[in-house]
Amino acid sequence: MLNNLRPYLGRITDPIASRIKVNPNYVTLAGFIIALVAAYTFAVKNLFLGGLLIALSGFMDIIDGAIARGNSKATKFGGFLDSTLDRFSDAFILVGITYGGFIGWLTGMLALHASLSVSYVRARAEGEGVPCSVGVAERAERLLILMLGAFLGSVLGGFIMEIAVILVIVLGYFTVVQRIYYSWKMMFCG
Ligand SMILES: CC(C)CCC[C@@H](C)CCC[C@@H](C)CCC[C@@H](C)CCOC[C@@H](COP(=O)(O)OP(=O)(O)OC[C@H]1O[C@@H](n2ccc(N)nc2=O)[C@H](O)[C@@H]1O)OCC[C@H](C)CCC[C@H](C)CCC[C@H](C)CCCC(C)C
Ligand SMILES: O=P([O-])([O-])O[C@@H]1[C@@H](O)[C@H](O)[C@@H](O)[C@H](O)[C@@H]1O
Ligand SMILES: [Mg+2]
Ligand SMILES: [Mg+2]
Repeated sequence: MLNNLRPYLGRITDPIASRIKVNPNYVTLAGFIIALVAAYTFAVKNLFLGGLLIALSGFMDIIDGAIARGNSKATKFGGFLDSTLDRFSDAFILVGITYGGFIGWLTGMLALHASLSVSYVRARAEGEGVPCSVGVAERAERLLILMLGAFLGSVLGGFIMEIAVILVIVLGYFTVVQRIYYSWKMMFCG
């Protein structure tokens, strides 16, 4: 859903990013490292800082592509690295939230499965030549839900974090169904 904002966001990021002369792969790597720190922060039960670090990691995920495109340095490997490290970031953030005791192991496992399945279905569809950036809980939405859950949870209590993760599970599996249906339509109906 939020992917529809890309053209508008690009008008903000692209002029800035084209002035940033750094290898975009390093920015992608930095975003992953920040996500690891976010996971640790959740593990030691600091929700607010964890939410901030999700935002910073997400910001890195926004600007890495902008820097690549703005400096004509977009590469296949960069796109591969971006997508791959996103999976690791998503997973470790959920591991940190689980380890921190904000959710039970089953909730954590279901959130992990739902999140990774959304991305897998898209990647598998793309392998068959079907672009599949559809659904209500793409990565941006999932991260934003966890970020908001962390900020609100730091004020109202850790139970808010569990509500946010359950929302990621429900919307994540719904997005999987959306993407499977969309892929089926595109593969059979063209
Ligand atoms: C005080 C600090 C600790 C915290 C402060 C942090 C703040 C500065 C952050 C504020 C922004 C934050 C709220 C944003 C969080 C949103 C985040 C959770 C969403 C992340 O979604 C991911 C995003 C990018 O997706 P992709 O990775 O798929 O896209 P690209 O990277 O652009 O393209 C990939 C493509 O590029 C090439 N490539 C990539 C990497 C590489 N190494 N080499 C490459 O070649 C290759 O071709 C790849 O295929 O998804 C975007 C979806 C949507 C538009 C996100 C919008 C969410 C949000 C509501 C918008 C917030 C706007 C924000 C307030 C303004 C940001 C400021 C601006 C300067 C960035
Ligand atoms: O939205 P989602 O499908 O779960 O996850 C997305 C991946 O499918 C895509 O390959 C990548 O470029 C995006 O940055 C995001 O990680
Ligand atoms: Mg990116
Ligand atoms: Mg990404």
